[in-house]
Amino acid sequence: MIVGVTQAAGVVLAGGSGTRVGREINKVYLPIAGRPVLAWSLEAFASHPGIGPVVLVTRPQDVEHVQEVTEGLDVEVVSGGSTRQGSELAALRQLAGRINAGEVDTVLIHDGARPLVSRELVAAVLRAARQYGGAIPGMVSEDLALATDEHVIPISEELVAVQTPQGFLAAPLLAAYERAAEEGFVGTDTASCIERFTDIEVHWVPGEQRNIKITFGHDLVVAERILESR
Ligand SMILES: Nc1ccn([C@@H]2O[C@H](COP(=O)(O)OP(=O)(O)OP(=O)(O)O)[C@@H](O)[C@H]2O)c(=O)n1
Ligand SMILES: C[C@](O)(CO)[C@H](O)COP(=O)(O)O
Repeated sequence: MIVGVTQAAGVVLAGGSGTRVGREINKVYLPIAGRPVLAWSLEAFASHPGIGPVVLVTRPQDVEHVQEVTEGLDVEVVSGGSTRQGSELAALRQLAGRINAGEVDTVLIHDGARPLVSRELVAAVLRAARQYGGAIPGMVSEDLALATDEHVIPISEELVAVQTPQGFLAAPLLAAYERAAEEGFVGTDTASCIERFTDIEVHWVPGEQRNIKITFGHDLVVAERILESR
């Protein structure tokens, strides 16, 4: 922490169980191109010139893997919650003192399961979050539609497939997450709490095709191919 300077903080989420990949260990510790998925995601933030403190959210049972991926990095490690939002709140509470002191002005929250995020996308989300109060990456997709239980409803508006990192001004983000905890509100991603508990109009910035999330086993193969083609 550089005393007297306001910085952005990075939160990298690895507190899930990776069930859908169906492997014996948490998906974020599986190797791609010789390194754990999480090592790639962490590096994007720990080495980024625009990011100060980095908080990694993990599961207690992953302690041995955590030591491997954080070796040599200046990363704060906290235990996550039973939901993604609970894990995000744990990280925000780790940063609360610095947020309330004005030392951390913006927080970017990233899925540890997205190992291919670029430094440029981190910088773009950081800029937009500071300019608008909140920003998330989105991939424009003409082939998305609204779906009810039985019907597909074509739409004229463009939909975007959201990605991470999702960035927000830190003080309203922390307040929104504490309100959500008090009221028992659980959203689908970080923007959910912001939309419900603040008047921030979240902007979107162009996402990246390469910024895939490791969700199923085949995503590991895709990510490896992308890394090999760089
Ligand atoms: N309680 C949780 C749940 C998810 N995550 C993190 O949020 C990111 C995106 O979530 P997802 O891809 O759904 O991961 P998992 O919940 O681990 O996957 P699954 O649903 O297949 O178990 C992941 O990096 C995951 O580690 C987290 O930190 N805490
Ligand atoms: C937050 C997220 O990564 C935005 O794309 C995504 O919603 C979380 O992953 P999940 O597979 O939907 O749980």
